Amino acid sequence: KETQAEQKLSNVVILATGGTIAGAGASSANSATYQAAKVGIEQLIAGVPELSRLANVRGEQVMQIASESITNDNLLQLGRRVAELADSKDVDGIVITHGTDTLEETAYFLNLVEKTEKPIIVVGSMRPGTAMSADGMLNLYNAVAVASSQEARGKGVLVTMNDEIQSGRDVSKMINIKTEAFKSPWGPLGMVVEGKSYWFRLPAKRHTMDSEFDIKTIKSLPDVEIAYSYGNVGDTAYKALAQSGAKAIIHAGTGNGSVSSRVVPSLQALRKEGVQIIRSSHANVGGFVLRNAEQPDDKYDWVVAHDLNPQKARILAMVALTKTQDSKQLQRIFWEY
Ligand SMILES: NC(=O)CC[C@H](N)C(=O)O
Repeated sequence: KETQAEQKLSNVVILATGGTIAGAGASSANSATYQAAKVGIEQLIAGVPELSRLANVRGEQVMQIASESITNDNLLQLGRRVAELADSKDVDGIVITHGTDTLEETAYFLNLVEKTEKPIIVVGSMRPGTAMSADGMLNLYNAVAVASSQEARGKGVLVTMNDEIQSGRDVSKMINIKTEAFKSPWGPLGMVVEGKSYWFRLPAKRHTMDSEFDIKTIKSLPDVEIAYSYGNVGDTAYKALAQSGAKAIIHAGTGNGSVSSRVVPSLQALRKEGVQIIRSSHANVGGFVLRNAEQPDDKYDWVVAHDLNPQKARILAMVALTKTQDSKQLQRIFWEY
């Protein structure tokens, strides 16, 4: 009987990369002071025995780092392993444990390049497992629950934090000290409660199976950098980034991706030299940059990132530039993904 029950369970692989969900502090009162990326995947799985009731779970330690240190090479390595597992007949779903600082970037990257309908869930925690009211156990339990469900298929890469199911495209870390840290300006897709998913909406943007990008054909990612805007900003950072070889610069602009009059001439010049200029917004709850509104993008041949925050715009620009150097194509891609 037990064997029959086991056979009915989905097979879920947990790829561990580090972060606070694998963190450890000196005492249970240390919710914010601790070391990330300390606990191995076997110990994480052993810490949530209830996982075995949801799925046949096995783990792989892909890396063990704090996510602020993730490189483009790390992204490619992770993306390739996810694709291999997704191609495997005996894998039904994939969970990635990840530091929360750049979790939204990795989730969006995978959402763009993984050609699969199988659920891919990225999950982290805001408190280490050693802390009182640690959130990692439940977040991981929820991630495995969603990864093993039929309903999560074909919905793109998802993030399960704080009982919510978020689209990996939309979600962003909004605060670094609450368990309610991950929000999307457009709301969560659903909830996961006691291991059951409740869905309310679907992603509208192209992803995974419907994406024109494929991790299997991406050899390397081009250099795309971000320059932050604020009162009294000058053009030093933009020029230095271009000088160091950036193929595109994400302008992390104020408001509607606005550009200071002190910076406009330099960005015009850089575009003429071949650097792509992509206007995004660092507005706190989410920007909404419109073409030709704050700046004449048609005239300057610039691109707008629309609702993508600067760090997500960097991910899409890198992926897009592996296929096209044409600014009109880039703009199409920024509207569609
Ligand atoms: N809550 C966290 O995961 C933050 C820990 C660390 N800075 C990281 O992103 O990996």
